[in-house]
Amino acid sequence: MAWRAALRSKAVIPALLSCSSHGRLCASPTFITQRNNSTSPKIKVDYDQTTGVAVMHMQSPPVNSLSLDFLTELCISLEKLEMDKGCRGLIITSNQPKVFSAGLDILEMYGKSPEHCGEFWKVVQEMWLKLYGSNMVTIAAINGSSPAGGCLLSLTCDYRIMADNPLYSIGLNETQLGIVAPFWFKETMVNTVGHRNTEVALQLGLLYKPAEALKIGLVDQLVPEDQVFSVATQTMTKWLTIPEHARQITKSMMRNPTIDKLRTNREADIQNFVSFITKESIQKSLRMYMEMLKQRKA
Ligand SMILES: CCCCCCCCCC/C=C\CC(=O)SCCNC(=O)CCNC(=O)[C@H](O)C(C)(C)COP(=O)(O)OP(=O)(O)OC[C@H]1O[C@@H](n2cnc3c(N)ncnc32)[C@H](O)[C@@H]1OP(=O)(O)O
Repeated sequence: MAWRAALRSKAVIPALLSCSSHGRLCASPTFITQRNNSTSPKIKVDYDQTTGVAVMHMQSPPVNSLSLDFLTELCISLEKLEMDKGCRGLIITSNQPKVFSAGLDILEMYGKSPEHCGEFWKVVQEMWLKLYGSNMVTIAAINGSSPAGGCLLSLTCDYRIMADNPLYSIGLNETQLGIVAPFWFKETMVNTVGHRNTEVALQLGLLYKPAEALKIGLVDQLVPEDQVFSVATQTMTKWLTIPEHARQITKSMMRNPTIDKLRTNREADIQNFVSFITKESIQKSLRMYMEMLKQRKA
């Protein structure tokens, strides 16, 4: 699609393209199935103009992994909603059974060129900047598991409602994959659950069951699975009664220090990511993790 190509071409970092230390290609995956790039929308947006509330349904089978295409679509949808002054609230939820989002698509980081990894990371940053800094009230209706980037996605929202199902888990489990949550993932978590909880959670790569997640404040409310969406809608109605301008300024005051840090360090953050993720040892960890996922299934 033309808009997708346009957004992607904007996302390429010229500095990265010319960086010779990143000039190597990662080893090609031999055992990992590359999924076909489906052209069907990965996100469905329902916008009710009478309430001013939009609902974003993530619908990228099997597990709503955050691929380059997915994130590009997400950013475009967000941009459109943000520009519509009538749109005051956004609920994010999943149309996939049992999974909110499996986090970043590992296949975008495994066996890919440094240029691709840079392009991918730029759109991950973009998603975070847009959502964490959104003027809208944002609510995550977490109706399934939400590891790593999926947890980050929900942490960018103003309020998290999770299905009370012990089969589900949520957390920043990056260290379990042999990778490191970057500073802005870490700070988003600190801003939500505090320094000590974050330190333990991140070092151990903890995935929390809903009850534990509620205890440390990683989610705000647990509800029966079939009520996640209705409670999110009721909560949105309450949040929208607060005077808009005052709420927005307060949100910016709380979040801008972290947002500004990434905004002023975007290039360096991309370079860090690319040089880290393309290391042979890190590629090996990602491969082993994907193998483990497949074995668990078998
Ligand atoms: C010095 C500092 C420098 C800073 C450098 C920065 C470093 C990078 C930071 C990166 C930050 C974030 C990373 C991530 O988000 S990585 C993703 C982590 N995600 C996970 O660990 C979740 C893995 N998935 C699961 O646990 C399960 O799939 C699930 C979500 C609980 C669902 O379980 P299920 O039983 O319903 O489904 P399952 O059979 O496991 O999966 C179905 C198929 O989907 C594939 N798959 C699952 N998750 C991913 C994924 N994240 N990316 C790509 N593919 C995924 C899985 O392999 C199955 O595939 P197939 O059907 O067998 O082909």
